[in-house]
Parts: sequence; C-alpha cells; structure tokens
Amino acid sequence: QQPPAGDIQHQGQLPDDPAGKNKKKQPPQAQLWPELDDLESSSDSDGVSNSETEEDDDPESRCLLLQDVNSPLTEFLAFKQEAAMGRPSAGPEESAKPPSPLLVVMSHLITFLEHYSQMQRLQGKAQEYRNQLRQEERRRRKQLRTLRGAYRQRMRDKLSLIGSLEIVINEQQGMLERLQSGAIGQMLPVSPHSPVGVHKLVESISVLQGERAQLREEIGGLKQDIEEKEREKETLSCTLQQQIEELKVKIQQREEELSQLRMEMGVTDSEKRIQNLSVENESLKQNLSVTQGLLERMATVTAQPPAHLMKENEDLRNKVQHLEGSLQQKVEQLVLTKGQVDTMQWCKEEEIRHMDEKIQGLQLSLENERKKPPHVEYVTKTLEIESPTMIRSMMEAEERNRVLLSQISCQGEKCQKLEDRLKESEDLTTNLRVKISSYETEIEKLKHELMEEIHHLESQKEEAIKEASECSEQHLDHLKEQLAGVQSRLASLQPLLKNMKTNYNSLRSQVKNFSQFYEMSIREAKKQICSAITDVSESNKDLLAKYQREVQLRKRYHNQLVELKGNIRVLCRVRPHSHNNEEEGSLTSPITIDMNDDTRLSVFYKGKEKNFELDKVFVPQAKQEEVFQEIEPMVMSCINGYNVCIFAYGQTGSGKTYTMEGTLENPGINQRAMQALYKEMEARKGLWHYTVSLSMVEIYNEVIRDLLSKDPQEKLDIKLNPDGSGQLHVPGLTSTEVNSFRHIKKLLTLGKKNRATFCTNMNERSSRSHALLTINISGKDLTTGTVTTGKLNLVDLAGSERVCKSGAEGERLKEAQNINKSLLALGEVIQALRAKQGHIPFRNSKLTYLLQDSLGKGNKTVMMVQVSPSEGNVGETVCSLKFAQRVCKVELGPASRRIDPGSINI
Ligand SMILES: Nc1ncnc2c1ncn2[C@@H]1O[C@H](COP(=O)(O)OP(=O)(O)OP(=O)(O)O)[C@@H](O)[C@H]1O
Repeated sequence: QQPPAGDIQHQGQLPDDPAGKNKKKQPPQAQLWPELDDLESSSDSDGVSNSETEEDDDPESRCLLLQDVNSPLTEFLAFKQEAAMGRPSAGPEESAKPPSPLLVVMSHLITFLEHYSQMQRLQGKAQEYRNQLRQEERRRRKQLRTLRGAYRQRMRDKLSLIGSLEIVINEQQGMLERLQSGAIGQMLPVSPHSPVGVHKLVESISVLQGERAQLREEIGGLKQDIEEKEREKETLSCTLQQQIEELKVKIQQREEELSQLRMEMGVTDSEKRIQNLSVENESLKQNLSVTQGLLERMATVTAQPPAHLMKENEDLRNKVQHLEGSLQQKVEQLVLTKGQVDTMQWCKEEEIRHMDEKIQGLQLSLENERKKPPHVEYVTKTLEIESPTMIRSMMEAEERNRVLLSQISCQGEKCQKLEDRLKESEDLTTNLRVKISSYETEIEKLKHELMEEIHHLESQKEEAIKEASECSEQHLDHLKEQLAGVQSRLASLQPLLKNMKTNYNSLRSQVKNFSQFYEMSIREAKKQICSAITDVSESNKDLLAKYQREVQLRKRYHNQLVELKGNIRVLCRVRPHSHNNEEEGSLTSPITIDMNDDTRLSVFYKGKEKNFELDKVFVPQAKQEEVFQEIEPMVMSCINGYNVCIFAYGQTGSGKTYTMEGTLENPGINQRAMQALYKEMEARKGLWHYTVSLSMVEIYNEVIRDLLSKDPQEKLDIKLNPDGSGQLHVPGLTSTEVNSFRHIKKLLTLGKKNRATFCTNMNERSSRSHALLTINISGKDLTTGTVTTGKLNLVDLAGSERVCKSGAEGERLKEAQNINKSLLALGEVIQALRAKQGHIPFRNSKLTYLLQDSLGKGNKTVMMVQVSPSEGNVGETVCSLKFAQRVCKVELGPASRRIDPGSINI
C-alpha cells in the first residue's frame, strides 16, 4: 500500500551517496519510509511465500517497481524536499523573508501525510498482530483437534474396555446362572472348568487393571498437557489482550493526533496564512497605498483553496474514522467469539472432568472387584469343601453379581448418557467450528473491504493532492502574475512618486513663501484698510458735522417757526414695559411708532388703528438726556425773558414723575433744566447778572400747599399782584433765591419730601397731586442794563385715569374727582385757546389759574404726554393722545419777551 515511499526514499538520496549516508539531512518523511518498508515486508511475510519476499527485498526490482508508480504525492513530496534543500542555499535576504503561503500549505499537507502514513503503519502493525493472533488460533485449533482425537481414542478405549467388561460380566452371569440352575451332580463336572473361568476372570480383571493404570497415566499426562495448554492459552490471551489494549491506546493517540492535525489544518494554517498575507499587505501598503485593493483581492483568492482542501481532508478523515470504527467492531466481535470458544472449551473440559471422575469411580469399583478375587477364591474353595456354605455364598455372590449387574447397567446408562453428551459436545464443536469459519470469512471479507476502502481512500487522497497541487500551481501562477502586475505598477508609479515628491517640495517651499507673502499682504491690507478707515472717518466726521449743522439749522428754523406760530409743542413719550407684567398683561403693545417719522404713532384700539401726529414721539428706549435735548432751547429761552411752561400729562404710572423728576442716577427735566440754566448763566457771567428764585407748590384736592414752606399743610391762595401789574400772586409762597445748582438740588429734595404721596391700585408710588416747580430768572445785562424776567414752570400733573378704573372710594374718590376737575379745566383752557376765544377759563381750577401766565398768549408751552405701552391701558393711552392732538393745534401766538430796557441805552 506504500509504493510512493520507496520512490521518495530513492529520490531523497543524493546520486553520489547511494548508501544513504546523508539520511540525517533528509526530511523526516524520508526517514519514515524504511520503517514502512519493514512493516510492509513483515506484514506480507504471512501471506506471501519466501521467494516473493526475496523478490521484494531486491532493491533493483523494487526501484523498477516504484518508478512505475509516479503519483502526484511523490511529485508533491519531491517538490517539498527540493524546496527544503534549496532553501539554505538562498541568500540572507531571502532567508529573512517570511515563507511563501504555498510552501506553508505544502509543509502542513506533508505533516498531515506523515501522520497519515504513521497511522497506516500502526494499522499494519495491527494487521501483524491480527495475523499472529490468527496463527495462534490455528495452533490452538490444531491442539484442540489432537486433544479431541486423544479424547475420542480414550473414549473408544473406554468403550472397548466396557465392552470387554460386559463380556466378562456376561460370562460370569452365564456361569452363575449355570451354577444356580445346575444340580449338585452337575456341579462336579463343572468344577474342573470353574477354576479356568475364575482364572480367566482374574486375568481379565488384571488386564483391566493394567489398562486402567495405563489409562490413568495417560489421563494424568493429558491433564498435565491440558493444564500446560491452559496456562499457555492464558498467557497468550493475556499478551494478546495487552497487545490489543496497547493497540487501542495507540489508535486513540493517533486519533487525538489526527484531531489536533485537523485543528491545525483548520485554524492555525489559515491564521498563519492570513498573518503572512497581512504582512505582505503591510509591506505593499508601505510601498504604495494604490496596490492595497489588488492585495486584498489576492487575499480573497488565496482564501479559497484551503477550504476545498480542508473539505476533502475532512471527508478522508471521516472515512478513515468510519473504517477504524468498523475495524474496532470486528475486533470486538472477534474477542466475543474468542470468549464463546473459551466458554465452550471450558464446558468441554468440565465434561471431561466429569468423565474422569466417573472413570475414577469405575476404577474404584474395579479395584473393589479386584479386591474380591481372594474372596471368590475362598468362596470357590469353600464351595469345593462345603457345598451348603458354597451354595449360600454362591447365592450371596449371585446377589452381589446382581447388584454389580445393576451397577453395570447403571454404568452403561451413564456411559450412554456420556456418549450422548459427547455427541452433543461434538455437535456443539462442529457448530462452533462453523461459526468460527463464518466469522473468519466475515473477517476476511471485512479485511478485504477495509483494504478496498483504504485503497479507495489512497486514490482519493492522491487525487486530492493532485488537485491541490494543480490548484496551488494555478494559484502560484496567478499570484506570480499579480506580483508581476504589482511590480510593474510599482515601477510605473515610482517616477510618479518622484514627481509628486518634487511637487510636494516645491509646494512646501511655496507654502513657506506664501506664509511670508501672506503676512506681508495682510500687513499691507491692514495699512490700506486703516488709511481707508481714517479717510472714511474723516469724511464721516465732515458729514457728521454737516449733518449736525443741518440739524441745528433745522431745529433753529423749527423753533423759529414754532415761536412765530406760538404753538404749544406737544411731545409724546412711551414708557417701556414695566416688570409688573401681571398688571399690564402681555408684553405686546398696541402702540406702533413710525421709525422713519418721529412725529407719528398709531394705537390699535377696538379693532382699529388710530394714528396720531405730534411734534415728537420718543420711543420707550429714549433716554432722559434725549428728552431734555428736545426741550432744552425752550428751557433756555426763559433766561432771555420768556415764560415757559413744561407740563407732563398722562395716566397714573405712565412715567410723568420719571420724566420730570427722574431718579438719583438718571435725573429728569427739572434737574437738567436747572443745570443747563446755571451753565448758561455761568457762561454769561460778566455780561449778565442773574437772580434765580425757586418755589414749589402742590395742588392737592384743589388746595395749594407750599412744598418749601416750614408748614407744608398751610393752604395758599392765588391772588392778583397788588402792584397792579395784573400778574398773579400767591401770598405766603416761599420763593427761595438760589445761588448754586447744589442749593437747587437741596430744595428739590425738600419739596419732593413734602409732596403728598399715596398708594393706589394703579401705582404703588402714585402722586395724587399736581406738583409745580417755578423758577423765576431775572437777568440784567451788565452792559446795557436791560432787565429780563423769565419764568419756567415745570409741572408734574396728577394721573389722568378714570375714576371707575382706579377703584377709588371715599377720600381717594374725592382726590380723583378733583384731579379730573383740574384736568378738565386744563382741557377747557386748551380748547378755548385753540378756538382763540375771548375768554379763557383759567379760573376753573387752581391748576389752570396758577399756570395762567404760562399757558396764555405770548408764552412758550411744552406738553409732555406720557403713555403706557401695555394693552390694558390702551383706552387711557388713546384718551391722552387725543387730548395731546388737540393741544397740538393750539396757537398761543408769538412768544413775547419780558424785557425792561434799562437805564443804560445802547
Ligand atoms: N422712560 C422710563 N424709563 C424707565 N422707567 C420708567 C420710565 N417711565 C416711567 N418709568 C417707571 O414707571 C413707574 C411709574 O412712573 P411714574 O411714577 O413716573 O408715573 P407717574 O405717571 O408719575 O404716576 P403718578 O401719576 O401716579 O404720579 C416708575 O417706577 C418709573 O420709574
């Protein structure tokens, strides 16, 4: 079964070393074949004649025989051997490289084949042991046959002995009968014959005894032989059992090795191959990333063959396992059959033992018989002497003979039974033989099948190896092609890489230069931008100056126009949303301010949009400063002898006090006006001399109270000046002359303190009274002596909300009614002024009466309408704006300067 082995061995030897001196250098598979050859020769020695064995041992004929069988396996192994031999001759660079995946696969295949051949060698050894077992079986069968022959011979001897004994017994019986039936007379003639019969009997008994002794000796010898055979059989069976156990262990080990190999072939091989491929991939990646895709394809292609080989290997392994299993079954059957044969032998031996025991019994009975002759002799002698005694003794002898006969018949029956048993055992033996022969034929058949299967597997293995080698070659070619392609691509890409490198270097230098260039250009651009910005800012400054000049001009013209017309200037300020959203509802406002025209605003009220046009509308974000700037010229005009009245109008909480008084951080019109006036007076110092006096009153429930008085509860009244100038006069009113802005601030704080404030539902700090700050400025032109008297009324009116909405009751209701009355009176005065009526009802309320000289003809009046941005106050907002709209149309005529030409005339 191992023809390629010799071929390999011959191929593995060097031509100048035919004796195989270089065996140590050969790979392990080359050293394996001599062992297999030995095994082959030993296994064949059983079935093949000596001449055939001699022929096989002949190296020339063997070489010829092996050279004919040039299987793919031999080619494959030769290739591997060549590769193994050629490897050391390779250069150091090549040896450093990792082995090719194909070589790794081949080496693994060869290791697998080595293990497979080792397994076959073990199978051969098993076959050898089987042959030895068969030989032993044959020898045992031969011994059994001889034993059976001896046994049969002994049985025949025994039967013949029994037959002769029967003859003797019959003769004795006949004699006894004759003795019994014969008369005394006849006894005498018989008597001469009697000693002859007795002698014969004695002789036959002695012969029988001799034969018995001989038989005993033979039986003893046979027993010893049987015991020896038994011992031999036991030792042989023990050794065979041990050998079988060893074989089983070896087969188990081989199976484990085979499973390990399978695992190695299945997992380690592929892993190693993957590692190798990944190493190759990595090296190629480092060289050029473009070839990565190609290498991955290589990896996928290389992953196909092992799967095919592995499947075939798996099939082969399964078949081998199947055959091993069937072999194991056969061995077990053989062991079972041996056990059966042993039990049958044991049965036979038991029978033989019984027979021997019976024979011993017979011998004992024969000895007893032998002991009898003296008694018979005595009996015959006494018969001769004493006939009655003889007769008696004869009778007794007859009796004994009868007993003996019965015993003999029993013995005959027993013999018959033994014969039957012997026949049965013979039948059993023949059956067993038949069974053994059938088992032998079956074993032969199985062996044949096994050999066929092995042969078939061998052929399959060869085919698989052939296919694998073909596939490997194809794959190798493919890989070579791919490698060539990759190399060519690499060669073509190298100049490209060089170009790219040069490009990269040039780009790098460009980038370096670019950064410098970039910095320079940025600096340049910055310079340009800075110069442009300075140009623009300068031009802007010019433009701004022009614009401001234009604005100033426009304002001057407007003021001139207003002055010429004498209109009450109406300004509107929209308060920003307060933090108290609960009071105001949502943050959405019904007021919309036209951002392109600061004189217009619209209020969305009762589903309609109401538009209002005033002199100026301040957005909620407007600062105190902006508001003051708008009225500053009017305020400053009082320094030139004009009466100016600025009053804040609007519902409670709309921001009147904020606009007029302001806060500490953000002062309102009052403080700013004082500051501006003092600044101007300071500027005119040396040219003009001014005297400033300040008074503060509160009109609460139509009662005038002096806020700067030591007794603020004192009620004041308005009277005509007794000097006959027709001017109004409030007797008892404190008019404090002030000399500095700090002094004014102190007085303002005092007045604020004295002002009555009450809390209502609408505003937590609601002033329920009208506050009037009056500044009288008297200036004297130091050059001309001209005296001017101007008056500035700064009025913070009480809230204009409706009574019902404020929820006022009792005292509060009275307050609200009075407030409404004074505001109504203000409205009537405005209406009368607007209608240019002859009578203006100033005296309808204390407020209008007090403001008479400021609201009338020739005065400058500014109305600051404060509105709330909230949706909830939209009604009041509309009312306030309607009132403001009416006020807007009032023409007071050109303002008249109160100037008194001095004594010095220019
Ligand atoms: N333009 C504004 N900017 C910031 N806060 C404002 C503005 N206007 C008004 N307020 C604030 O709104 C609240 C109510 O304002 P203010 O007291 O001036 O209303 P009022 O009309 O004088 O009320 P009353 O008639 O009850 O005296 C105050 O807390 C004030 O600070």
